[in-house]
Amino acid sequence: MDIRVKICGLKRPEHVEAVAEAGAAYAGFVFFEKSPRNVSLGLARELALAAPVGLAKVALVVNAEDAFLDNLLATVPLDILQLHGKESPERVAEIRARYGLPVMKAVGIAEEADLVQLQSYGAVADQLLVDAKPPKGAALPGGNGLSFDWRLVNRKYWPCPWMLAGGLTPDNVATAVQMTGARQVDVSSGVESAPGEKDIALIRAFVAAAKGEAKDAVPVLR
Ligand SMILES: O=C(O)c1ccccc1NCC(=O)[C@H](O)[C@H](O)COP(=O)(O)O
Repeated sequence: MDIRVKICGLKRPEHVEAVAEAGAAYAGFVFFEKSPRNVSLGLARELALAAPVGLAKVALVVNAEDAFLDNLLATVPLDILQLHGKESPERVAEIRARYGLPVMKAVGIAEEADLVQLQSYGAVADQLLVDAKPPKGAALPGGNGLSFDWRLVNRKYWPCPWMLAGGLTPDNVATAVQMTGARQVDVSSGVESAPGEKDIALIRAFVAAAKGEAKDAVPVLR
């Protein structure tokens, strides 16, 4: 089975190219000022224009208002909006209708009780990003390199396609796919040499491991 990979937090054209060459399906750009991965609208435009056809360009925003989104979408050619804040299901639906782009809603998971949100967001979003819940007081609402107990989402079904995220690395992604049945995975910290600094060798290793193409890959049982 082909696993679709998203590499998030790209800041350099050569990294966008490496993501496409490695066989990833999505490239993510972060618009959150406190993040070491934050990009300006101008840089994001350059990165998006450098992306080859077929690589979906995802904008990650946090509780963004219409004025920011209007400007973003007027400047950067994008394919998907990833909502990574406390947007309500109503706000998700509103953004989807206003901009006519597919919307992926991130939901933080730490325990079984958190799963219920996936039903309500799954009814209004095009995709769900099933991510680790950030620890209390964390500076970032995501991209913290922390995973959650993958057994919580083992073979679960929601009303729309979903992507597994949170603390994935080239070393653990094959196990995560096997344990959860995820068909899509997302990574940021796990392919960095330092916060916000992507590493091309790690990007290649991650995509190969996710797709079960790594040299020492363990066969995935389905
Ligand atoms: O990456 C950031 O800096 C960030 C800032 C604000 C909200 C979300 C952010 N990142 C989310 C992601 O990059 C991914 O979608 C996902 O959470 C995986 O992150 P990681 O655990 O670092 O692989």
